Amino acid sequence: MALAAAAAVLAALGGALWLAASRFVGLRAQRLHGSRDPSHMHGKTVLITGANSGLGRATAAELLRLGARVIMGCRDRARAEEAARQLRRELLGTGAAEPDARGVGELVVRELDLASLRSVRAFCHELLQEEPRLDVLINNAGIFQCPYMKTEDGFEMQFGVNHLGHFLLTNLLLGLLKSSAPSRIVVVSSKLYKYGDINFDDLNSEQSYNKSFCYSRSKLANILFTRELAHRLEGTNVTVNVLHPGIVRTNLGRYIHIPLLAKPLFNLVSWAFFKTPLEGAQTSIYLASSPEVEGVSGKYFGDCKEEELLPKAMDESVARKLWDISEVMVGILK
Ligand SMILES: NC(=O)C1=CN([C@@H]2O[C@H](COP(=O)(O)OP(=O)(O)OC[C@H]3O[C@@H](n4cnc5c(N)ncnc54)[C@H](OP(=O)(O)O)[C@@H]3O)[C@@H](O)[C@H]2O)C=CC1
Ligand SMILES: CC1=C(/C=C/C(C)=C/C=C/C(C)=C/C=O)C(C)(C)CCC1
Repeated sequence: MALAAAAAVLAALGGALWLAASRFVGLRAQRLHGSRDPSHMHGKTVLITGANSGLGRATAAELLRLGARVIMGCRDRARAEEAARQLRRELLGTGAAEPDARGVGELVVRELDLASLRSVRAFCHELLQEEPRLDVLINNAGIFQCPYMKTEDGFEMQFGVNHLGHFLLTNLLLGLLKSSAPSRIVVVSSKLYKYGDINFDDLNSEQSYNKSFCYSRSKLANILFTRELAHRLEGTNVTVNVLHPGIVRTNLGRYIHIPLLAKPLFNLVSWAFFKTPLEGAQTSIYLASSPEVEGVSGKYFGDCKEEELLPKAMDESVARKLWDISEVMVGILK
């Protein structure tokens, strides 16, 4: 028994070391899609939710490098300002807020708590007053397998933040996206959608709560939302696509409990096996900026390529019903 455990640990360590070594000698296939044209996104305004951490932060850095005006929609102003300072320092070598002569764009921090419909409405109200255009909306923020919690409005947290908060946000910004067309909406989902179902009888998980199921359900909702919205946006020149980023080393696993002694091993394994945030952000960056996907809408992507969906993610009647119920839940329709 002890021998088997030791062998398993050694195998994991060996695998991790092999992968780590392969990173250095470039054996691992990495297809980074950042445009070489440094002013490719110049003049474009991009809103990224959850841009202070992980994939959102890496996406912001790259679009900023390509010249975009990047609005970071974040729930914690202090964390967001700190991330913005670091990004400016990395890209400009200075903490200054203004764009510079090298064509790097501009970063703006705005408060947005997707667990509060009041906050989403206030954020949109301000944005619509102050921003003349919005070229790209990236629904990126997310929460993963938290204990049972409710949003300010009484929704189960993962469904509330990952789906409903973004649902209201997108709906309130559609007018501006349409008037800025051609424009794009990018939705960050997950392959784990496969393990979810839209159980309309208990969307608040009051009868039972399973944190993995609720995460998967929220990510399935992201895909159904994208497909229904793509239908509704036909002929507007606003596209919407959804993606899974792969498994990425970010703060998303904050609610996963790892015993203190096992942490170094998990860190090593995640360092060797998981994508870096920049690798994981490639499909978001691609969908937000590549001319290759101009006019493409309602599709699901991974590693910058279109992928097939399970039938449950393509069920049009479930997508329509989810849309109608979400409208009522967020108070767009009474
Ligand atoms: N990492 C991975 O392996 C995978 C990630 N994804 C998806 O990628 C997306 C980005 O996650 P990732 O970068 O990994 O994780 P991080 O935890 O690093 O980033 C998540 C971001 O979402 C923000 N956020 C959480 N709750 C709220 C809220 N109520 N209002 C506003 N912002 C909020 C966080 O803010 P704060 O820092 O203040 O907590 C943070 O900025 C998520 O949608 C996730 O589901 C999908 C598949 C795999
Ligand atoms: C980085 C890291 C962790 C893992 C985070 C994980 C595993 C996140 C996975 C998210 C997925 C797969 C989401 C899919 O939608 C640990 C183990 C907590 C601790 C060591 C550092």
